[in-house]
Amino acid sequence: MLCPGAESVEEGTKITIPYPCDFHHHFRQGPAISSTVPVASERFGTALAMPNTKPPITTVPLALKYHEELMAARGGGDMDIVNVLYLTDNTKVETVDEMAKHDFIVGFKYYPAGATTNSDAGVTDFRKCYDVFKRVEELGMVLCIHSEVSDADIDIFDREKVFIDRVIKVIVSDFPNLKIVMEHISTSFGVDFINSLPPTSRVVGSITPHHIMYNRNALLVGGVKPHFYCLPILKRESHRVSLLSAATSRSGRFIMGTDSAPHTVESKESACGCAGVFNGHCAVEMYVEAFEGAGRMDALEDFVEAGKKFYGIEDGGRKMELVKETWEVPGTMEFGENKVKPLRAGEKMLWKIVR
Ligand SMILES: O=C1C[C@@H](C(=O)O)NC(=O)N1
Repeated sequence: MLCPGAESVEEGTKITIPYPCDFHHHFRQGPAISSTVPVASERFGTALAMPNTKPPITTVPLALKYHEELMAARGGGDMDIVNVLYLTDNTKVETVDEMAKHDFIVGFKYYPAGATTNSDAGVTDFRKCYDVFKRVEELGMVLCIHSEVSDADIDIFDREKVFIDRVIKVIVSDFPNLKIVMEHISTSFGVDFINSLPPTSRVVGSITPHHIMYNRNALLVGGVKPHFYCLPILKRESHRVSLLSAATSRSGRFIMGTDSAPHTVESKESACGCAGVFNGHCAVEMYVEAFEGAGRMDALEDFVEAGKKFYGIEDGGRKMELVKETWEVPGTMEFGENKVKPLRAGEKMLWKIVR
């Protein structure tokens, strides 16, 4: 898929990019991590592990245990893993101080209660967390936000816009120095909001490969395609275009976050299918393909670096080499004792990681 005027890069062309880091990854738990961690480790220098496990990672001891398990699951890989704690209405300020003693804990994940997978223990009213926000701001830690309301009367396609108007604007105004990631932004409203903030603002937006490559037709045209169902839900084409132009804008305000979110084949292909797209096996390659399609390969470096700068990740200038060469994504992949259907299953990828 090439934008008008964009030239396709020739087969066999090699490119070198700063080593990518994924600032939003669902590794899951138990036997599943022996599948998800090694796959991510082939692509990312650092990955930020999401805490919406069962039970959720709400305390420092739980984070220590989860971090240890994930690190052990790397096998021979050398990916670093950082964690966030799952924020609840009852999270204590003392927990923030305890978190700050561990370098691998970078902040909190704020799930509005009921917004997505395993978010029931999430936040019911953001004002209940003001003491915690204040301490996170003081300590320079990060608040990652699933930026959608979950109110039953709000249309699923409007959840992000309403969250911006009712929640994010208030938090940003009350905590102007708080480091915030609006995660997996999915609309031009998210892009415009972030771009509207002053240069002193410490708010960035993460963008997934699926939200810059697909619109809601992928999910709904020709029959329901459950493997494209994720939250935030894919939106109309104009939003996809806006996200792609944000990712390629070189503004430093948009960062890589794949939201790779595997579920078993059975739990996706169901009368009530789970939300989540598994892209951990091809996310970097998809970003490159999207940037190529937009004719903006020149902006890849800035996009990769923006997240590392925001999170303060130092990797000594490590690089990744990719080649324009096709390979086929398998129909299914191992997912612990189960199988997951990967994004682009059975399709050709256009870029391959060399090293
Ligand atoms: O925010 C999320 C959570 C994720 C999951 O399955 O954990 N799946 C999604 O589609 N969005």
